[in-house]
Amino acid sequence: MNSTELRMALRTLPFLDAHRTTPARHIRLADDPPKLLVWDPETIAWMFGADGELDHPGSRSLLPLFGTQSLLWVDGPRHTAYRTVLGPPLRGRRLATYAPLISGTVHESVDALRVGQTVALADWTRHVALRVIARLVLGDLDERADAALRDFTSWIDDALGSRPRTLAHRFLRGGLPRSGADLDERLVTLARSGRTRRPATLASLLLDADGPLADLGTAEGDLRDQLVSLLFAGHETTASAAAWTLYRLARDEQLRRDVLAELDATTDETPSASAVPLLTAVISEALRLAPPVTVAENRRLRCPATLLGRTFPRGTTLTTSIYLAHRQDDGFADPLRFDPGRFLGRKPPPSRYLPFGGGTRRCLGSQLAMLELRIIVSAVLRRLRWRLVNPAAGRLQLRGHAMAPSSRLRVRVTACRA
Ligand code: HEM
Repeated sequence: MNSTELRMALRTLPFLDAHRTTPARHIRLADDPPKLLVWDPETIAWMFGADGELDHPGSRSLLPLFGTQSLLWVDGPRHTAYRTVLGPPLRGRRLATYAPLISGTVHESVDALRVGQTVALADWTRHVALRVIARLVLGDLDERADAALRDFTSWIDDALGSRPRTLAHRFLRGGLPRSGADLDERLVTLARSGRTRRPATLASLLLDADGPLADLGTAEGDLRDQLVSLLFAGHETTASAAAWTLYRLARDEQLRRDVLAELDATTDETPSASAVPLLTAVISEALRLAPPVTVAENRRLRCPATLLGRTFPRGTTLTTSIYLAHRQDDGFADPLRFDPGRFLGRKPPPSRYLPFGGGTRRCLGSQLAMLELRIIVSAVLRRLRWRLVNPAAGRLQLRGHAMAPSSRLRVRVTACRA
């Protein structure tokens, strides 16, 4: 790692903010082979269009956590097979069959809150989102599952819960810690025991002996890598977005009332985006200013390409900065201002607004995430009143690669509405 990469790793957000208006819209992080952080819209559009011809080397820091077989970075036929198996249930009508399960899980957590209680907002949304994805991946949550999820949370907190600790793992202890064999085994056992549930668990689809993955021969270690990847990617991200959206709504009383008025016009507890355009715009704007995933997966050139005004050799790595793409003056007027109105009746191009990435690696859970976010935010707004205890703690900060509010940011429940 050279000094530029080190500066970026140690002081990521100040480093990125200092480059926000750089006309070149990319930073050269390393030379041989070249490694670029890019937020130039033309280059992003090219990358997503050419994605099938690019390689996708995994994140150096996250690889030890989720394993070499993780669907987050495996390429070729195996990647295609994962998307064939997991894509359809996570969108459209099949996703709708999971809506009651998601809504039930969210309402359980909202109903457990008591007037007078103070909660750490980001920890609470992580708890809710982990239970949702665990039900989808593993099935019903009994005591054994709850215990495994607690250990999963402790492991992720140890790896990513504090920036200094994460950096200490990466630079002093040889990398982020892998989960223990005991937790891995318990997750695999839970995945196997939830195979008969309806609607089918995501794990049961991975294990389907007649599915496309069976032909490729899935080893036991593969299943562990997919389980921890899905549990992680499916909850840290959505939880961050939920926390930022709820934070914004708690800060702006008029906006909260407007969203609530919109919600009062529907009784649906799992509203579609078209039924709640303002709520969807608030979520979209939260995803713009605080994208839970600040960089897309790495892309690597398989042959030389002319980009950004010069030719780069085979082996060049391109990493898209979602954070900086979302903060460009020519993409978003007054880009640092929180303004959901910019998403009402308008849709920015995917090369400028890409919270879920793009191309062949576009987030598999984007529709699930948006549905879940609408359910979480509407459940909280409809059932509770809460106020921020310490709004100043809502500063942007990183938890691993994710942009999540600090655990110090707290809300106090002041009343229940229904
Ligand atoms: C607000 C919530 C979420 C955000 C912002 C988000 C963002 C992203 C981003 C930026 C990528 C990389 C895309 C690229 O490199 O082009 C990604 C990949 C992925 N996400 Fe999400 N994600 C969210 C929720 C979820 C959920 C709920 C799931 C659950 C299934 C999920 C599963 C995945 C998977 C499996 C990939 C890898 C896709 C592949 O490589 O083919 N994500 N996500």
